[in-house]
Amino acid sequence: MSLPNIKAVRAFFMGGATADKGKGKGKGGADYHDQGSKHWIDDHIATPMSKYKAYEQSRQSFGINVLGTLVVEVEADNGVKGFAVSTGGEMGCFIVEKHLNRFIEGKSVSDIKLIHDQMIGGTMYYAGSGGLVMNTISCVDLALWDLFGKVVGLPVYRLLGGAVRDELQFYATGARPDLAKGFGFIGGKMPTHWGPHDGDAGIRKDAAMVADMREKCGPDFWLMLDCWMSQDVNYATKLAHACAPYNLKWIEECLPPQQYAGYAELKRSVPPGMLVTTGEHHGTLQSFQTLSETGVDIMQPDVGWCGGLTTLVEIAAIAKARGQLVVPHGSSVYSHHAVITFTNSPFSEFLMTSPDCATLRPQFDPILVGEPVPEGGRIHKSVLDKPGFGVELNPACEMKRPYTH
Ligand SMILES: C[C@H](O)[C@H](O)CC(=O)C(=O)O
Ligand SMILES: [Mg+2]
Repeated sequence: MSLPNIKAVRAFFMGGATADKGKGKGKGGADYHDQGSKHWIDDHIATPMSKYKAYEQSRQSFGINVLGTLVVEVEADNGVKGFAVSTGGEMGCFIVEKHLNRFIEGKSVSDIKLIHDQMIGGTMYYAGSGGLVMNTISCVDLALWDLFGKVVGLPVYRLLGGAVRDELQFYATGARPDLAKGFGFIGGKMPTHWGPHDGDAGIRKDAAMVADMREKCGPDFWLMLDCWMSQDVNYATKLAHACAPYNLKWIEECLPPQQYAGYAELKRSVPPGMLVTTGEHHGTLQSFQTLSETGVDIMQPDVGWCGGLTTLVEIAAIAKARGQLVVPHGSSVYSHHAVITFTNSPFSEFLMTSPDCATLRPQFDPILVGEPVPEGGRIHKSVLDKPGFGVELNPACEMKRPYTH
């Protein structure tokens, strides 16, 4: 069967620090930390920077939203276009237009694995094991899957081998698990607000937040804590034990990504039955192999950051071989199409981007048209039955193309 070749790749950005001299704040999109003021996602959340008073209250103060949204568009020579979004902004545009383009243009729309391998190999001397370059490669990889699906008229999940369940069920990440319960989610994951520099008082305050939510949500609703790399093993262990009476289901990303030995130690130290999870800031297959060996219970790659869908499928296989779960960091449709095909992903994350968690707003709002939100905490596979990832770029979003080739 003859398939078209890829005629062009183009990269655009929206928001981030270089847009409108820094007025990109609050644009939303794939850089979902780029929200307006008075948003739960920027309200005194514990981070590796919280120990500095100046950066304690707001993650935007240290630049969590400087990158902005990267949009990669690939066009086949029959005129069909695919695209994807991730976090990477203007710097990602340079990498796509000035480096990765050579691996993409002229190849068949079905050459995804070849292009992926060449992008990984060709950037190995400066990519590291996660971060901007890997976000950019992921975005190209997702755009290629979208294009392939749109050319052959099939949803990506069918290209991956088809669904293993009829619907996805979600937990919600946000400040209000009690509201999430009302929306039909199976659990709620809250950010921690305090860290090691706050000492035992910090542990008491975050444990009190869990206790309060347990009271509001009843005994069976899942409650989890997301620590966003802000802790050390001793603090995380003490917090885990302080939250055990409130049946905390898991404690997430307590340590910086590279602290593999720390994760192994933490896994041995948490109360029996409490899960240890992490992975959203890891990139490359090798990182996940090492992470898997620490024995964490759930690996949480972000498909827009870990190396793309091509890498995520490989990570899921590593996890499956050890009997580990893989529950991707919320990345909307890009995650849905993968998760519905994985036997070791029994549930998914929905990241709340409404400022007060009182309404359901699509995670990447406003950049995608047709981005689904869970209904009753679920998305049926039929919702995904559109070519590619089933979404289009929102023409109302102002995007810039800073480089060409
Ligand atoms: C809430 C967390 O700090 C972060 O913004 C999102 C995240 O890590 C997650 O959804 O997981
Ligand atoms: Mg997280």
